[in-house]
Amino acid sequence: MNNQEQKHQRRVRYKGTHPRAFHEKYKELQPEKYADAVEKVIQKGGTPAGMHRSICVDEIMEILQITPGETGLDATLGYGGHSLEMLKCLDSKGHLYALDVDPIELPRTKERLESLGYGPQILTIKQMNFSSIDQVVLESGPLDFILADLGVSSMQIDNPERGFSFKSEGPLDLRLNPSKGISAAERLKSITQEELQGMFLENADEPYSAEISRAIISEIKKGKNISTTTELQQVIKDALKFIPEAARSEAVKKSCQRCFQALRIDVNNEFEVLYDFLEKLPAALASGGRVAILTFHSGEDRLVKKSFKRFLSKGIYKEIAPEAIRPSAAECNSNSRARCAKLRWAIKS
Ligand SMILES: C[S@@+](CC[C@H](N)C(=O)[O-])C[C@H]1O[C@@H](n2cnc3c(N)ncnc32)[C@H](O)[C@@H]1O
Repeated sequence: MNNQEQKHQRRVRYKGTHPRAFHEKYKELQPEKYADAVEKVIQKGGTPAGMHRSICVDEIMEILQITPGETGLDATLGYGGHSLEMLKCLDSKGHLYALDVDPIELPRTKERLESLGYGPQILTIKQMNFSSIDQVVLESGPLDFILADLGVSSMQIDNPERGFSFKSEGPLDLRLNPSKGISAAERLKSITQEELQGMFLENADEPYSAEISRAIISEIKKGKNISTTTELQQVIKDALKFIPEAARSEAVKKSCQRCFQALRIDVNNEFEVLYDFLEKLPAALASGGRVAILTFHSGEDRLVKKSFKRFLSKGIYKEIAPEAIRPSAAECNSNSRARCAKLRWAIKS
């Protein structure tokens, strides 16, 4: 027996038959290998894990009227579904810039688009906040078309490690860029009850903002940790115990959705960056340039509507959407995440 053979061989740890982590759990996370599993999830009206189904694609392409040779911006790259449609319209002529703040999903999308043949000759991807659109224009020149599809992608929501959903256990983070700013758990430790109540009301119209904020601050004062998604969900559940049992579970679910949304808006400064973006849009657009913005809650839609109207009245935009466009009933049926979407557009004079 030689030395090599005598060495003790460590046994490979038994992993069990059941996948444990999110990335091991879903066949859809390897779409190339399991195309049939992906198709099955879509057929059932769901979104395959690790993917994002782009919303209002036809409506957006109709508004943007992209022609070969133009220069445009996808301000919220995500999974790259809208970008891909834009690149097809460019037909290898012109240029698309695409931004996202997410350092985790961005490289994956970049690689996917590159593997489809969309490299730096036609597509420039930057990890950047769209509130800095003026910096992009310094490089790109005036833009013929711009899209912003606000909020979060399905990949972000579905990944428990990001903490966007109370449906699975994970750290209460909620940052689009986890290396910037503070997590939602940290935010809760330093906020007053009045401020938290205001946040729930302003960012998500939460009807039980007083009860929930009181319960959260009381737990924190007692030295209890609210550092995971399910810990926050439990506090909300306890705060709403006064609701009659028949209606309670639905009410808790809705309040959880709203409170998580409110916290996400807060830790990512979503209203502030959207306001900056809207203010900088006219200077970023070429004359006759088109912009489309897809929003997912009333606070965002109000900001977009007000900004478009204001610049229309000043003659800076020559035309804006008379009212918000909603996804078709067919799209809402096949993709539940489309249900609260509203689309608005404007054309620069
Ligand atoms: C709804 S998803 C976009 C999906 C994309 N349109 C598609 O078809 O795959 C929104 C994306 O915008 C990004 N995002 C949100 N706020 C941003 C901001 N202020 N600047 C840049 N990216 C942002 C999020 O990280 C997320 O990836």
